[in-house]
Amino acid sequence: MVVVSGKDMIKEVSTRAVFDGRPDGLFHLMRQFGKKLGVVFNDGTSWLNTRRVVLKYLKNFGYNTRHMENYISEECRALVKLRLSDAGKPILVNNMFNITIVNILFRLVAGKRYDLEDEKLTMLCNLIMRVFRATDMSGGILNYIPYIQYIAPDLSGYTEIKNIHVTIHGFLRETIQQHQQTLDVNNPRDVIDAFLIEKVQSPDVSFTDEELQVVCLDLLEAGLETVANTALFCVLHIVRNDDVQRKLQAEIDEVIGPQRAPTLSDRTRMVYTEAVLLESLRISSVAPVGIPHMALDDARLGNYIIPKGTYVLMALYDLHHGEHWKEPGVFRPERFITKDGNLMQDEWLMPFGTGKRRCIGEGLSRSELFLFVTNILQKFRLKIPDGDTLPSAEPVDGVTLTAEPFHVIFEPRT
Ligand code: HEM
Repeated sequence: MVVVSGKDMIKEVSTRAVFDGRPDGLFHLMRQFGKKLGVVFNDGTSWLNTRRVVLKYLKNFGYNTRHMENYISEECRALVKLRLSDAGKPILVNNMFNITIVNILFRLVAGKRYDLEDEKLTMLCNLIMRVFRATDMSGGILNYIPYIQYIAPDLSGYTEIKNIHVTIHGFLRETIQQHQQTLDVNNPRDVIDAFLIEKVQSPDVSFTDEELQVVCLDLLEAGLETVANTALFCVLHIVRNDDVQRKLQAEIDEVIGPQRAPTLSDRTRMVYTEAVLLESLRISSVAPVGIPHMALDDARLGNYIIPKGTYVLMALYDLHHGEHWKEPGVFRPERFITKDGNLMQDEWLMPFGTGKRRCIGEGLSRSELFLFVTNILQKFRLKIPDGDTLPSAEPVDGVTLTAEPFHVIFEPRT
């Protein structure tokens, strides 16, 4: 395994086809029937084809369009309503965005939404959160000593990760079967229907049931933890920095006002809010080493020969906390604002990766984060309960980074 650091090397690895592979270790493939399937842990022509088709179907059902904005706004209204119902009480915020995020994705993928306190979905989200804590992106001991699954299945985490994926796949299989039973080939309702119709109409080029299940799993796993943890860190830095909260609310009051629902078109006039989101993406770097790439052949990189089959991790957390940034540990949105008050993009910021394997969820994530923050801060002042210490900004390790548990009081703004 090689860890690549620095803007130039990370860009080079991300843009050379020879590094477009994905690892094939036990940890990475046990979630997908031991095979390279889907988008995230797949490569070659099968990956290219599946990625293209998934993006096409997502777009057909409203991805990155006004429909998607409507789904996010609807979920924000539900979230604000829930927080109004428990206003003034300390809320454990660590899982607060989970069902909201799944609902937005599942409107496109499976055409349905769940109540924000739905027990089955809460359990499912908790399982996904647990699997992301069980190891890290390298795949840990399960990848390097795979036969440990027979010697110490419990101690190595194998049993837990396997059982969790059995449950998640059971849920996805059930969702796909419900679609099969009600399928109308002339009226596709969502991404799952589109895949099933392709299967009926062109069986020779179609995707298998396992492939469809892994595509759903990819979207669920890649799209849930990352956004939920970035939103969580956003809340964390807002409650740790009262001046940030005051400036955000001043901008919301000026551009949106107290009543009108925030929209994505407000973004161009809300430079400070956009800067807070960029700073949250930088400082939290929830995908600290991206998703591992793999060398598909022997390749020269700088002064080194990287042998075929080597896993290549990108030191994104390091990139976002390195010398380029002044006082990298300080949450300072102003670093993304020019002297003239415009938003400044910085090429050292790459939370979604770059190149052909770049994240497909960047547009969705940025829209979600903007609407989460503006909807919540329009209606509430966020406070740490009396007697609680400030939550720590130190991340908790795993496949993604998260925060230690902490409580927040949502105080309605008058
Ligand atoms: C703040 C939120 C997010 C962050 C920070 C993030 C970050 C990343 C990163 C670093 C990669 C790896 C890029 C590489 O391999 O070079 C990635 C890939 C991916 N992301 Fe995201 N992501 C986020 C949200 C989402 C969402 C909402 C979705 C679902 C729609 C999603 C779906 C994917 C998929 C499918 C891939 C694999 C792409 C491929 O291998 O071709 N991500 N993401």
